[in-house]
Amino acid sequence: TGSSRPQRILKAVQKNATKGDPQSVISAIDYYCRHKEWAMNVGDDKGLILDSVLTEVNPSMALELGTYCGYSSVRIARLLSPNSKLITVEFNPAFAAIARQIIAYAGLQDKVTIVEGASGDLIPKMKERFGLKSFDFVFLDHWKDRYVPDTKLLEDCGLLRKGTVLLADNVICPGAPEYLKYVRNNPRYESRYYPSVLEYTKAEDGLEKSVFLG
Ligand SMILES: CNc1ncnc2c1ncn2[C@@H]1O[C@H](/C=C/CNC(=O)c2cc(-c3ccc(F)cc3)cc(O)c2O)[C@H](F)[C@H]1O
Ligand SMILES: [Mg+2]
Repeated sequence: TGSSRPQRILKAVQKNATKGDPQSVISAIDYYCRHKEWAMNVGDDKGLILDSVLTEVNPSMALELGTYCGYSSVRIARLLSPNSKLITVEFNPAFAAIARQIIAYAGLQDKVTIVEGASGDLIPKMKERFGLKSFDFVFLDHWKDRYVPDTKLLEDCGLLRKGTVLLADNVICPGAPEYLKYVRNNPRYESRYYPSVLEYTKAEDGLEKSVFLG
């Protein structure tokens, strides 16, 4: 049987990027997915917005829902301060295995913990498992119809604090209409839309940044 798309992305990283150089890993994936075969990474256009929001927040504890190949894990982890950590959740073991190798190739394995499993099962166990009080930053990029239930679960599990920043990918394409309704009509969130394009295309997409007000 042939290789999978994530396996081909890993091969492109090993061929074209420099070990221990996160930017070269990001550029290798962006080049491959723009010129060879499309993949659902947040990509370079929206990635610049992710970078700027992340730099502004400078989180000690970051959470990502939906690792896929680890592209946004590398984008996030490369900008974290020393001793800051990213926990990324992925329930497909094949994807998690590829992501682990891409994150290690970038030299970021000490800053990123990949947790295999479903967000709905793992979120309630985060406090006890990682001894953390709350997250400073959450990147939502998993199944779009799970953004609302998982945001409510993070609230209910006391994993959000006054000022926690949620950043959601794909709020236009494929779209997360229920999520936009939830955060935009909710007095507990201050939301702002960042217009951009769907990764590696000219189609409209964007990121929604929502600050939890406590
Ligand atoms: C539900 N709980 C989960 N827990 C742990 N891992 C999970 C969970 N749910 C999914 N995963 C994991 O998170 C990933 C899922 C990402 C889904 N992303 C997309 O569908 C997505 C789609 C497009 C897209 C746009 C236009 C078009 F024509 C075709 C596609 C663009 C994007 O940027 C996306 O992010 C992974 F695959 C899955 O195992
Ligand atoms: Mg996405």
